[in-house]
Amino acid sequence: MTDKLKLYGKEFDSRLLVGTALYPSPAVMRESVSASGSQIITLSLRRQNPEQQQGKMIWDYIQESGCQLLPNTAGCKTPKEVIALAEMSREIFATDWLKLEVIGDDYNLQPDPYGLIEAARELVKRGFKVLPYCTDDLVVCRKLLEVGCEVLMPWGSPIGTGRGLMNKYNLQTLRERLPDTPLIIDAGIGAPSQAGEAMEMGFDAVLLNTAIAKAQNPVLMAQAFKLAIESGRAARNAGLMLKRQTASPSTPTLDMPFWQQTVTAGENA
Ligand SMILES: CC(=O)[C@@H](O)[C@H](O)COP(=O)(O)O
Repeated sequence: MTDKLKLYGKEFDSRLLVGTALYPSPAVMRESVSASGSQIITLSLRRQNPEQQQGKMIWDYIQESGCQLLPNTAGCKTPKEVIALAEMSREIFATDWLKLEVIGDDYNLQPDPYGLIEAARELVKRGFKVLPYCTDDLVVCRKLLEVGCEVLMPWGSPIGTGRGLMNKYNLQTLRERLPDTPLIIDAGIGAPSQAGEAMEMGFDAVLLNTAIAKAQNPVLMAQAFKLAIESGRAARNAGLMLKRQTASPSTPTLDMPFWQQTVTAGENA
């Protein structure tokens, strides 16, 4: 069975998307991204300009790696700022893929739903392939689909908090109500187990940055996330058992001790 991640008509083997910020050095970033197996890498023109030293090293690596580049509009607060940055990013990074961020609150970096919809509508008209970083609000998500986004990236929890899946009810609702939309959990993932849980819940992929970049050993942590995401996806595909309220013996109790039992065909099916 092929189990590829499909986004905007492209297929990927890896379901882990990673950021390139906050690493102790470009060399560690490079090794970590490679260890993560990720094929989609996000970076911000505002913070990692290829014309500056560090930005150039990151840019060179991404070009060598053959990964899909996903420029982001981190730090933008209005649709106007977003559109200007998106156009510059498209020109410099030579891709029309865009991780759309419109931040509505400085304290929790929560996406501004109104700004997001307005910006997404305009960007789609201009030919961008928009992946919006959004809240887990079903109505906002539906509006983003209506204006032409083909992929959505609801937050797990606020960027950089490492709190994991903050509102599982909302996330589960999104998964159930938007079964055909690729949904990527973006931000707030602090541990591989949280990424695995997102995959078990049926999300298509996970995007993260801080948990790998700020680990004591980023390369090892990148490997751990890779394994957790693969494991969570395999578990989802295998079909998880339903939770029960009452206990149910996993070893059937028959009348006689097992060494005296003669099992007849079909009895323990
Ligand atoms: C790099 C990037 O795009 C972040 O804004 C993203 O949302 C990841 O968040 P964490 O750093 O919480 O993983």
